[in-house]
Amino acid sequence: MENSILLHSGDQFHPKLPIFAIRLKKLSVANGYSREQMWRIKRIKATGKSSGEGASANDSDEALQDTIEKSKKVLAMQQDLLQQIAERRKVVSSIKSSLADAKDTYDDGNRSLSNGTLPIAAATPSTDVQKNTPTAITQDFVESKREVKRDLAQEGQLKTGTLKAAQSDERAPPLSRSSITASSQTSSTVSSAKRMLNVPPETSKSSQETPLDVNSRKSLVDVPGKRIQSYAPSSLKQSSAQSHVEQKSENLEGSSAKKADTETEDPVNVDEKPPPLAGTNVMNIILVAAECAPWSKTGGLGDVAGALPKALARRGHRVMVVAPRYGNYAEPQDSGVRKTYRVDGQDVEVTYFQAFIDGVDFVFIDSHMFRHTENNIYSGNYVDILKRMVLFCKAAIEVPWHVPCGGVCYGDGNLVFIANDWHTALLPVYLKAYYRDNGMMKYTRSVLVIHNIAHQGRGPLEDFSFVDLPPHYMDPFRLYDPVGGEHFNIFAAGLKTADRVVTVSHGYSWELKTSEGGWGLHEIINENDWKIRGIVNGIDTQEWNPELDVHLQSDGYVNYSLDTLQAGKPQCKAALQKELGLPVRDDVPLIGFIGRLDPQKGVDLIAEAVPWMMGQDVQLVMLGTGRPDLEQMLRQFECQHNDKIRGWVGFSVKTAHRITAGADILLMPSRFEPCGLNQLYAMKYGTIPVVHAVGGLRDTVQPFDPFNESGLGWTFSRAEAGQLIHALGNCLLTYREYKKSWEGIQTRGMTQDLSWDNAAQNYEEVLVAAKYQW
Ligand SMILES: Nc1ncnc2c1ncn2[C@@H]1O[C@H](COP(=O)(O)OP(=O)(O)O[C@H]2O[C@H](CO)[C@@H](O)[C@H](O)[C@H]2O)[C@@H](O)[C@H]1O
Repeated sequence: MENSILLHSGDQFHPKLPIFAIRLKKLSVANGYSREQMWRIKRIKATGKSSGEGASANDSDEALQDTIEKSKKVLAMQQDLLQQIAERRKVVSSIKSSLADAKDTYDDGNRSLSNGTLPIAAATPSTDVQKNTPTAITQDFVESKREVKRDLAQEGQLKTGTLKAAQSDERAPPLSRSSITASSQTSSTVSSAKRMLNVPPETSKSSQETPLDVNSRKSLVDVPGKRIQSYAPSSLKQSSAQSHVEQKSENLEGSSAKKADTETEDPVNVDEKPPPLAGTNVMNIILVAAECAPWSKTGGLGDVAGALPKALARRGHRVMVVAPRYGNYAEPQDSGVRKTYRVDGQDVEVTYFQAFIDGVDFVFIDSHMFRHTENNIYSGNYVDILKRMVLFCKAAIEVPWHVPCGGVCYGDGNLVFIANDWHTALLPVYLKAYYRDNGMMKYTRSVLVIHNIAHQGRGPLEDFSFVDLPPHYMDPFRLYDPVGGEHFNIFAAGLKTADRVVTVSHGYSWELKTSEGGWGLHEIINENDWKIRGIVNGIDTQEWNPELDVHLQSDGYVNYSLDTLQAGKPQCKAALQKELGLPVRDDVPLIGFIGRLDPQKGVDLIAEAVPWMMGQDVQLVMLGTGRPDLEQMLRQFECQHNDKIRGWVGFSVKTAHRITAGADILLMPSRFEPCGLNQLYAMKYGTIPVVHAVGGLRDTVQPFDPFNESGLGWTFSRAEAGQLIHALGNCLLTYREYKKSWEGIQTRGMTQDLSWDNAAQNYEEVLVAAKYQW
C-alpha cells in the first residue's frame, strides 16, 4: 500500500524511485502493457495483493488472470503482425525477383511477359491485401513497376543502339534528346501483360464504343476498378492502412520489435533507393495537350507539355503525356491498341503510339482526323478543330485503361489529368459527365491549366451538339458577354468542371479576374477563385541551355557558359549577323524578337518604335508567323531597312535558339502575357529582356536598378510605343556606357534557377489538393 501511494500518485514518482520507474516503463512498453498494468502485476507478484483497497484475494486473482489474458492477446496480436510483415516482405522479394526474371527474359530476346514470370498474385494484390499493406511495401511495388518500365525502355534503347548511357535512376538528370527512343512493345506483350493484370480483353476492332453508352462500359470498368486498387490504391486507403499499422507498431517498440525487424529483414531492401521527392504524394499523372514539343509546337503550350512532365517524373510520379499524332514521329511505336469513338455521329478509329523518354510515357493518338496536319496543327475552321478535340479528349481520357505503358496500364486510381487550354477543356467535362456521374473513375481528378484565356473555343449555342453530352450539360457551356452575346464556350465549361485550375503566373492569375484580363470569363474565374493558383512556368534546361544547345554547334555558333560568356556570346552574335546577312559588328547592339505575330505580342508597338530605332545604331531581327498583315509588315521592314532589320517569317526552332544566343537584347512588348517563355530563355543565354511589365513578364523580369546593381532587365508599365522607346533607350545606354552593369545583369539572369523543378513541386501541391477533393 505504501509503495502504491508513493509510486503512483498521478505519475508523481518518488525521487528515490526514478530508475525503477523507468525500467517499469520500458518493460511495460515492450510487453504492450500500460504502466499501471505492469505496476499491478509487479506488486501482486511481490505482495500477493491487489492494489484495490479492501479487495479480496479472489478479486486479485481475477485481476491477475484478466491481466494475463490481456497480455496473451497482445502477444498474439504481435505475433500475427510480425507474421504479416514477414509474409509481405516475402511477397515484395518475390515481386522483385520475378521482375528481374522478367527482365532477363526480355534480355534473352523472349518478349513474352506471360510465361508466368510475374506472379499474378504479386502483380495484382487483392484489395484485402492492399488494405493492410504498409505504404513502404506499396511503394516498393510501384518502384518495381517503374524498374520494369525502365528496363523495357532501356532494352529498347540498347536494341536500337541509340542509348548513350543507361538511365540507372529516374531521378538522375534526364537523358539528352539524342537518347530518345521508343518503348517497343509488341501487341503480344501488350495482351499478355493485360492478362497478367486482369485487364479486360480488347474489344474487337469493329466494336463501337461511345462513352455515353454507360451500360456497355460498365462491365469494362468494373474490372479496371479492382485492378486500379490493386496497383494504385487511393492514397486515402493507403494512409488509413498506414496509420493502422503504425498504431500497431507503436506497441512493438523496443526489443521485440527490433528483433522482428532483424528476423524479417529483406536483403533487397538494404540498398534501397532514397524515397521519391514527392514522398507519399506520388501519383499517376497524365498531361493532355493539343501540342507537345519537340513533336508538335506552335508556341509555349508545346514547350510546357514537353518539359513539365519530365520534372514531375523526376519527383517520382508516374507521368504520361497524351497528344495527337499529327505526323509520322520517329520514336513512338504502335501499341497495337485500337478503339473507336463517336464524333459528330461518325465512328472514328484511333490507334495509340507510345514512347518512353526521360522517365515519361508519351502516348500519341493517331486518327485520320489528325494525320498530315503536322505543318498546321490548328488547320481548318473552329468547328474542324472542335471535332478533332472532341475525339482527342474522348480517346485521351481512356488511355489509362487501354494503353499499357511498360506493360502496365496506369488505371484510374490515384490519377490526375492535367488538361491545357480550351482544346482540352472538354476533358474535365467528359470525366464528370461520362464517368464520375456514373460511378466510374471515382478517384480520378482533373486540373485545367490556362496558358492563354484569349482563345476559348467559342461558337453558337448549337455547337453543343458536337460535344456529345447529355442535355443538362448545356448550362456550363452557356455564357453571355457583351462581345459574343449568348454563346457556347468550351473554356467556361472546363473551368467550372475541373477540380483545380492553374494558370502560368501569379500576375496573370490576378489579371484573369479583371474584366480586361478575363476576356469575358472573369466572373467564372472570380467565382472559382478558391481553386485557382498561379504557377510560373519553368524552362527545359536541357533544351534551352547555352552550354548544351545543339543549334549552337555549327555555322560558327558555339556553346558557352557563364565562364565563357565574354567570348562565346560575341561569337554567336557574329554567326547570327553572318547568317542573316547583316554587317558583322560586335559594337552594334543586336535586338531580337521571337513570337507569334499576334496583337497579344505587341508587334504593333515595335512597328511604331522602328523609326526611332532606325535612328540609333542598332540591328533588329524579328522571327514570327501569324496574322498575314503582320507577316507582311515584317517583310516590309526588312525591305525598307535592309542594312539593319531582318524580318524572318516562318517557324524555325533552330533560328529561335540562335537569335536567343546571338542577340544582346530581347524585346517582349506583349499587351498581355500569361507567363512568357522567351524572356526566360533569353536570361539563361545572357540576353537582356526589355518587356512590358504584365502577367508573367512582370513576375519574372525584375527591373534593373542602377543604384543597387540589381534586376534582370528593363520594364515599362503601359503598352505604349513611347514607353517601349524609353525603356529600350535606357537599356542601350547601359549596353554602351556601363559594361560592368551590363555584365552584372547577364550574370544574374544566367545564374537563376529557372528549371521546372520548382514549378513541378508547386504543381504537385495542386494535384494533391485535387486528389483529396470530393
Ligand atoms: N516563329 C517561331 N519560330 C520558332 N519558335 C517560335 C516562333 N514563335 C514562337 N516560338 C517559340 O514558341 C514559344 C512561345 O512561347 P511563349 O510562352 O512566349 O508564347 P505563347 O503565347 O505561344 O504561349 C502561351 O503559353 C505559354 C506557356 O504557358 C505562356 O508562357 C505564354 O504566356 C502564353 O501566351 C517559344 O518557345 C518560342 O521560342
